Amino acid sequence: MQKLSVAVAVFAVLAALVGAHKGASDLFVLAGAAALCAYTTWRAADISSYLKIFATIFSTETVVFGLIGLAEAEGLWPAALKDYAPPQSMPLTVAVFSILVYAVSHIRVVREMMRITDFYFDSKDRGEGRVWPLPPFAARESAIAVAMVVVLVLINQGQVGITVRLSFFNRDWFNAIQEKNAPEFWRQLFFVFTPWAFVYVASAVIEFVLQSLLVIRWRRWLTEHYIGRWLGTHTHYGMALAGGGADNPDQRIAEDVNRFINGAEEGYGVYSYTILLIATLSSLVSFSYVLWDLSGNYPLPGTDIYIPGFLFWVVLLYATVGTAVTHLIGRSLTGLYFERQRREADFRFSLARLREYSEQVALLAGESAERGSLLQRFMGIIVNYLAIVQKRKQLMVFTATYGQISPIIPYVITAPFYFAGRIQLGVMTQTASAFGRVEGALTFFINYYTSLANFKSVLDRLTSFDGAIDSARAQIVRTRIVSPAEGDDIRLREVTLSLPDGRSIVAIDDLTLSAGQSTLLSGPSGSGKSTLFRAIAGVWPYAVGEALTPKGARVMLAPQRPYIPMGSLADAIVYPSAGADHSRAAMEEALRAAKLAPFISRLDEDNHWSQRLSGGEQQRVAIARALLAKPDWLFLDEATSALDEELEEEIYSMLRQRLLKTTIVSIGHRSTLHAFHERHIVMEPAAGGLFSPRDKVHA
Ligand SMILES: Nc1ncnc2c1ncn2[C@@H]1O[C@H](COP(=O)(O)OP(=O)(O)OP(=O)(O)O)[C@@H](O)[C@H]1O
Repeated sequence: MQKLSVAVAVFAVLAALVGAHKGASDLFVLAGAAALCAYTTWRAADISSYLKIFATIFSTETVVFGLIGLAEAEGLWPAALKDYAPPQSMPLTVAVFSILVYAVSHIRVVREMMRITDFYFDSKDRGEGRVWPLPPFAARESAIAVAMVVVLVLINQGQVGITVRLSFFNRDWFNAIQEKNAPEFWRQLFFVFTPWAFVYVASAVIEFVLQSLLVIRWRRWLTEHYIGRWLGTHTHYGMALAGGGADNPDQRIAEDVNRFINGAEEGYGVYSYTILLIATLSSLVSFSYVLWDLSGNYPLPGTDIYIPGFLFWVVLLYATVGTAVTHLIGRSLTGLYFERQRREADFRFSLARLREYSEQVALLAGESAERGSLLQRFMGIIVNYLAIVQKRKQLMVFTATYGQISPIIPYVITAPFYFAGRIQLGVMTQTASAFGRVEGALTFFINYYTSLANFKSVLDRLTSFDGAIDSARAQIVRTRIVSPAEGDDIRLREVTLSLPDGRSIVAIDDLTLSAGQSTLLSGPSGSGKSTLFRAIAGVWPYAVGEALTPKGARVMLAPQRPYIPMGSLADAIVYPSAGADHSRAAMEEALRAAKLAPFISRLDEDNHWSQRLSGGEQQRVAIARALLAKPDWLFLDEATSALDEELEEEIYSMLRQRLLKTTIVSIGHRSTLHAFHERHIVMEPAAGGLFSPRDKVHA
């Protein structure tokens, strides 16, 4: 950015020199704008990476178009290329854009937006790209993304140029028609219109493809980013425990990420808004010039005083008032849209949950209760919908009225001058059209208010999701009690376990679980046995103290209701490792040992196994998983509670025979389990309503 800034500064000096040489005041204006642009370009080294792309493009264009302009002013531009010189206003326009990019980077909502945008544009990951017909290449993903954005912006600007060129074609073509000049008519059609129209169509197709590829690359990256952050260090579990912070993470990852980048059916995303804003700004700047010039025709009513840019100030005031009123009426829309997303996601989730628990609901004949609660949730959607309709109705009354009045206003302002014979009809219509274009650009917020409110709610949802991830991670890191230590035993010292609401439930002074000594933990329901297991596994974030676990030891925890992932039975028994990590024979042997031999032939069957298998079968799938994983420590949290005593006995004997190097620690209530453990610990009430583990000696 620094080098570019120096180039812009040098150009500013050149423009001032040429301005002095030619006595051209507009070149002084350009020199001033370029000097400011040089300053903001220098400072832009610290702004968001995404905005930096635009600041770089516009500052570079300031120099390039500016030099062409200076060459023209000095008569150095070849006459043959006259038609191809950019409009005189171009360098100033792009300099203003570059300054504006720097200015908007300081607006709070833009900064929030850029924080999420820059996750991608700052990424250091490698990606693969391909530019036809060249072979694929590897580069930094962010570099590929930047290149795509640059090409897209240039294509976009090129299209504006073609539109302008075609408007000249239009003029010449109609002149040829009026003059009945047939050769010129055909020449214009075949040699001007046809090639430009072809280039336009080709560029539109390239733009569409490139834009779609950019959006899907960006979405893939951002989705991976959020999934990674959400799953990392058990954050998803910490967030679920903490509650409140961010509802429906699934929806934020699946929908909000997409909406943020590319909008949805009814709106725009960060990319489309950028392009839309550039187009709007182009029109604003170019027509502001026209309007400023036209203002020379309009003295203050009743006087001969001319205010420079009078019409421009009128339209600015008019648009500002309109925008302020729109915001005043519609500002609660953002909150309503935020709420809508939450309610829709809640409703969808309750339907998905019903599908998951359909057997339990059917057995309890809970359908009418479910219907009631589903409809109640849906009522929430309707209430929110009606509130949005109500707000949009009020907004519409204003924006539609504003839209109706706007085209009339410039005529009302210019009419007195026309009737007094001070201006001609042509000037009046030209003023009206320039006024309309500037006003249209300035009222960007009015025109897109609803869609912007929707976008802001998506931004808020992603920002709060990010915040919830950060605070859950901080909590996990702050309260991490487990640390690897030398030795083979697990040792807990001065550990207190609490609930998310801050209530303490378990206090442990000193507890050592010796390697090789199978241990049974029992005690009253709710005394914190499972919570103790969770703390040892390192996932319970509400703990203080110290838990030393043997360095490099593999710890596996089997809960009462095991997790069965979607997919095949093989996927379920090797989870969380990949199928390729275990041989087919080992899988079959594990099923046989877990008394699941009849399922060997169905290992590859994709099914809803969590709904197809009985509770006891699911617990045995977890046992088969442990057999394959061969952990150093196996914590069984009532992991055989659904088996009859005889089968439980067989499973425990088998585990002890096959997992010779594994230390088993179980939670269980059945007295028959004593026989399979060498040590028995009981959770007993202690001071302050807490529970503490004590050794129990059997006679
Ligand atoms: N996520 C949670 N949020 C709030 N309270 C919780 C949470 N998880 C557990 N608790 C509470 O912590 C206490 C201990 O729960 P825990 O599951 O550890 O008990 P337990 O001894 O294993 O019980 P059981 O023998 O019935 O399985 C209970 O009162 C429970 O309600």
